[in-house]
Amino acid sequence: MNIYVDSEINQLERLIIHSPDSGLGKVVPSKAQDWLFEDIVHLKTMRQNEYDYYVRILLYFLDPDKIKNVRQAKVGYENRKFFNPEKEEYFMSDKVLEFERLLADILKESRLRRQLIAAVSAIEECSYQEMLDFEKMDLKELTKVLITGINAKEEMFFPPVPNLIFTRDIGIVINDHILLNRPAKMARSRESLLAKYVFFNHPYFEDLKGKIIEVEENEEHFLLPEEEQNSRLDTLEGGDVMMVAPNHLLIGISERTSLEAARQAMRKLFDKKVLTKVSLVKIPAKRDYMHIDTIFTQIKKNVWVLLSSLGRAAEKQKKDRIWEELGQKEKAEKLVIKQFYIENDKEKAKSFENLEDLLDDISKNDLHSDQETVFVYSGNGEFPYGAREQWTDSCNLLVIKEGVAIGYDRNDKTSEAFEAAGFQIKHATDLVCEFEDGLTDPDEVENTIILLPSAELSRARGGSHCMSLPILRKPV
Ligand SMILES: NC(=O)NCCC[C@H](N)C(=O)O
Repeated sequence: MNIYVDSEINQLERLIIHSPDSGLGKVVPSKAQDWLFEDIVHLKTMRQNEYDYYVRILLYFLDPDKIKNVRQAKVGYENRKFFNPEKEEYFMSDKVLEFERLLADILKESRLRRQLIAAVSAIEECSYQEMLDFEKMDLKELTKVLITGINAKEEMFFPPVPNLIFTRDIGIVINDHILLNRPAKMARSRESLLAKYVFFNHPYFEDLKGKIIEVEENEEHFLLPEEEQNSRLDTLEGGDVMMVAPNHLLIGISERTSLEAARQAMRKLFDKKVLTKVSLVKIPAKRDYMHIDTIFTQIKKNVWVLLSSLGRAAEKQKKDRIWEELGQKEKAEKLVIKQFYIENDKEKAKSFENLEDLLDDISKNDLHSDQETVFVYSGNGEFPYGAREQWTDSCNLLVIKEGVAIGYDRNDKTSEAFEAAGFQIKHATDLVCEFEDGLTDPDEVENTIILLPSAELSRARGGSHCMSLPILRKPV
């Protein structure tokens, strides 16, 4: 299978998703935060009224033959087998790939089944007997257990991995390579283990042989005293990695991605000659921001959506420094940007003052945009909407083709800002009706922000960018 991504905006042709599984409906309030959810979610609403629309939109654009006869009025919740990867009736597209089905495919091989059962049993500290019981399970039940932790009799062996819907974070395709994550949070470790097995073993990823890059723990870590060993040093999550232009990768240094891991990834990519330019963007390490893709994403060659308080606005606030020196509490949050690039076989470095300068440089110099670079700000840059809407993923959009992106419907001020920048705003539910009635053709949709219903999805703190792992885009 062809794997290639060299931009964030060129036509999306193939991606990996994971539909909300039953494990998400088992999150209890006392564990919601540990499992990285802001709240418990109503699974039925999240699936039928929200996520299934995401899938519908993806299919209309990437694999229209699969969806053309599935009209929304006919698909009730009890009858949503078409969207449920556990069912025979699941749509099974090779453009919109479901992680759970990829996992089920590799579990057919007994050697891999045994290895994966042993590996998961080890990290989840299962008893030996449980491990033997897993080996006796049929394929369907075993797949369900590995993802949700729960068997057919509803017995729970280990916690679910509710964040697997955010497939972006398990790995990033960089040209024809893939960089796998090393998650910062325990709640996400089983996801990354399952992902490793899938990418190393699924026949679809045959072409990735020798092109899978993993982040390894620095050997010095093993020598640290126990108290200091508790936090992992070398961690990297896909939401912090953005392939913005051929040869140019952004890596965020954040709550989740460490400087050590970012540096290690950059070294490996330079040594393998996969890239010639890497920009490291250090953002404040806090839950609000999590990954760089919660702060900005690209919509067109010359259009970006971002959080203004971390952009040039923060620069202006630095003028308050005189008061800060006199004791006033520091207001501006700092963002540090360093760019490393290879020129005439030598590695060079330079700095950018603020996020807009970096993004403008990418638009003009890497992507050769001849238009003015446009910045759409979260919440239209107005207090307090910028922060409110960033929290519910106003800056985390997935581009299906240049200028056409999927976002959430709850970020009203950001949508107004998109409208003011010349975009059409369309609710996914309306657009699906138009597609069904033949009033609009996906090929003709341009400059449009498609809004997904998001009341439940946003409680998990990730948007459509996080819910996608693009593996094929039209090359730049
Ligand atoms: N790329 C992203 O920003 N992913 C969002 C991940 C949300 C998930 N609840 C987490 O905290 O890991």
